[in-house]
Amino acid sequence: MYRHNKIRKGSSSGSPGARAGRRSSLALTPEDEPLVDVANRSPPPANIPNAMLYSPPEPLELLCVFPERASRVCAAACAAVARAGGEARSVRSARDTLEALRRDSDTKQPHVIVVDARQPQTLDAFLLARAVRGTKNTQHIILIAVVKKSVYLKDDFAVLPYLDAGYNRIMVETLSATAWCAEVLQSRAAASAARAQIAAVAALAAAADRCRDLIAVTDEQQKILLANKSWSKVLGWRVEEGPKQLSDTAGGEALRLATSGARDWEAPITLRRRTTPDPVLVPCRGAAIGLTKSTSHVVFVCEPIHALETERGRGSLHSIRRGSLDVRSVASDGLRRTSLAKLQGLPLEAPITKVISLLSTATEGAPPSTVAYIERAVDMLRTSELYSPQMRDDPKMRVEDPIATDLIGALLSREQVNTNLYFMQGPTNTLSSRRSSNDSTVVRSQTNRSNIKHKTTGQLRELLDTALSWDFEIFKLEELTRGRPLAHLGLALMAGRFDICSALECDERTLLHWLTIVETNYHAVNTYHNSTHAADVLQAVAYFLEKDRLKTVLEPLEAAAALLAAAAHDVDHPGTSSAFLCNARHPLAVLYNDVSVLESHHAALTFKLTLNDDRVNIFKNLERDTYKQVRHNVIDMILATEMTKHFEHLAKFVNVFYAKSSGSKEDNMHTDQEPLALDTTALSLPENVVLVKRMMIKCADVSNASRPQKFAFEWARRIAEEYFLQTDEEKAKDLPVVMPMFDRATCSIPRSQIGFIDYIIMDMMEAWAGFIDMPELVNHARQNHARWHELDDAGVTTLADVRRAQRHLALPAPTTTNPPTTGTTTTTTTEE
Ligand SMILES: Nc1ncnc2c1ncn2[C@@H]1O[C@@H]2COP(=O)(O)O[C@H]2[C@H]1O
Repeated sequence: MYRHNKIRKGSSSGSPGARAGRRSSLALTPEDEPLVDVANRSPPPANIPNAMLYSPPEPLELLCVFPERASRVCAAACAAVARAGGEARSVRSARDTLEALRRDSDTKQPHVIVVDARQPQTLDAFLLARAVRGTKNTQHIILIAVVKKSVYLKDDFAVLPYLDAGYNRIMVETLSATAWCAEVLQSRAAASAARAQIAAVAALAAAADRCRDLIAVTDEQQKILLANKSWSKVLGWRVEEGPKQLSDTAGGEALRLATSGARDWEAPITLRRRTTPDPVLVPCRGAAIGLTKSTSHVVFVCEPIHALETERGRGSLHSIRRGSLDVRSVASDGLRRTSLAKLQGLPLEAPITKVISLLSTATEGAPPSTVAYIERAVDMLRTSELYSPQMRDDPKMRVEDPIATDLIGALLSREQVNTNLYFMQGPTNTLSSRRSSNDSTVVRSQTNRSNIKHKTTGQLRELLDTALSWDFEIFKLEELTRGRPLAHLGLALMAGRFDICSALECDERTLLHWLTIVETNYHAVNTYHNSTHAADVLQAVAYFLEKDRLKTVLEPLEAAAALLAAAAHDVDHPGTSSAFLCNARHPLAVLYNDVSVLESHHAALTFKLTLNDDRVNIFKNLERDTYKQVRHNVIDMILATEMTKHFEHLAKFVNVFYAKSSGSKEDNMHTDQEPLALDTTALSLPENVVLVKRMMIKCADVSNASRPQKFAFEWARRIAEEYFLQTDEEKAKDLPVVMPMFDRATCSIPRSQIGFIDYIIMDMMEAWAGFIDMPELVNHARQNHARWHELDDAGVTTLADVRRAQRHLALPAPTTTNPPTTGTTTTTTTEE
């Protein structure tokens, strides 16, 4: 019966007579039932138990800030603290005070800071108070300003500027230990109470963050002061955007009631999400909170949207409500009574299921030809491999060139060539037969030494000054650093330009150790996947991070994670592909079940190397949650470099950030179909920022094809050489040949590059270039494409031909062998 379908029946708390039973203006049920339940109650519904606001007394910690070395007032204050069983420290400047707060941030934070405000010429007490209040976690510290009696008695309002600056109390200078003892004890009590209250609020905010309900707390003017994670995630509200009016994202009866003077209500609320134009109507419970008669905070608790949406289409608020209740029951007893029948009955629905159901509805009454199309589309949507690439049916789009087919197939396919099973012979504890002496995964001893110094010659310094240009001379860096470019470039960019040491709270020495150990674990014998490639990808990521779009979207820690991921993304790469390792039944392929073998190894080894040794551990000072977040970011970005997922990442990025438009092609991504217009509104959702980070490292990883020609050519030569070596090895070991066309005797390098640019580079760089506003990415790719075509027409095929062609470019003669690899770094010196 609809009669019983109010969002909430009589509230369990509060006297029945207090209910206002307001009629809703919403008419969502046939009988136009009132959907609103209001209670005008006092006191407010939330009571915080006293135990939560209580914190046991701790020994008093006092910090005195007195510029004068032997201040008698300071001595009196310290003596009083000693008598009260506490501990006092003194510093002489504002700088030392802030340093002490930063250093002691968690452990020995003072309860009370006493500041000598009598000598403005030596200590600006107002500035210091503001700086203390601007420091994290200092709200509970009691600040006392010591003033001269004459200042105190100047006028009735003499204390106001001190209070405005952040002081809690003003004290007239005194040498009386008794007066000081009373003052510090009172202050400690106030500080403990404040600390307990702030901790209680933090605990409640953490609890709210773990709720599936969407929770927002506003002030009386409905400015959002706090929103839990579900709210932010679903509605696209980011704390960093600053306070927002609730009415920007919500409307409906709940908002009206919030301003009507009701203390407690239940009513529908309309929520607008950034990603979808349609508002969604959900049940909401609200309460006005205030310790006195006036309201200080208003709380809105809305039921989770995802469970409601599916029912919404059926048009009744009743069904919305039922859906959400089901989710609760699933959460509470679903695990106890799991059965197939129950699973099928779950009211959970993925977006794809909704899409299929919408399409199926669209077939009703549609002409047979449309029905046939829709059914084909639905069949495709039903597979779980939505983003697995398939060569297009369109003959125009078919990859005609066998070399390109080989390359693209090998890069994108998740299948290994498995026709000719190979049994590993001999010991299997190394990554590849082409390993150098320095490529074991063990932490090198030279990095365990202390006092590592970083030497840069004048030439090297000059080169590193250009580290943020797109035509950065990466091969020159390789030469000047004798094959150790990563540590030098890493330090210059990570510490010098991006100051990631601040974000990670580590020192430069640890960062240098980290870079060194990561670089040592790249294989210098690889022609392509060595530390020069890592440095190149790092340089590209750094370049991208300087773009305005990314500066505004990414937090410093995210930028730091991106730089670290770039530096480590191919660590310990064996110079052969994952498919090779699978075919060879390599231990890593066994370990990772043939799935994302190399990328999983790069990510896992990055953390193994980092955590193994405190001197390398750039994360050691991070809080547990921050570390988890950085770790997650680094792993996600490294895994995103896997080429078998290329189209998945690209398609998601384009779907989210490019909307079909009928407008002009200008400023759009250029395709030969309908223009796609950049739409960055989706950036407000954290899950979409993840797509940006993945795309950033992916583009950096293959950016060599979008670099100026002389660099692109050298990289093409290097990757071809590595492919050829893999083919040689496969043949020598009677393994299946993953890319048979990549045979040094027959392969056309220009054609492989044309295929690579056509099928991998162009679409991706267009999407990324539009997003970060960097047209040169596309321009260089086009110019390189044209040049490879010219060379192909001129009959250039082999490495030797390419080398000859390269001589016309201003590039240092290509290295035929690799830089020396000794296992020790030549660009760092170690001192015992
Ligand atoms: N210029 C290029 N030509 C052909 N393949 C490339 C080129 N640059 C990168 N790749 C491939 O793209 C892959 C990206 O991921 P990996 O670094 O694991 O391995 C890379 C190479 O296999």
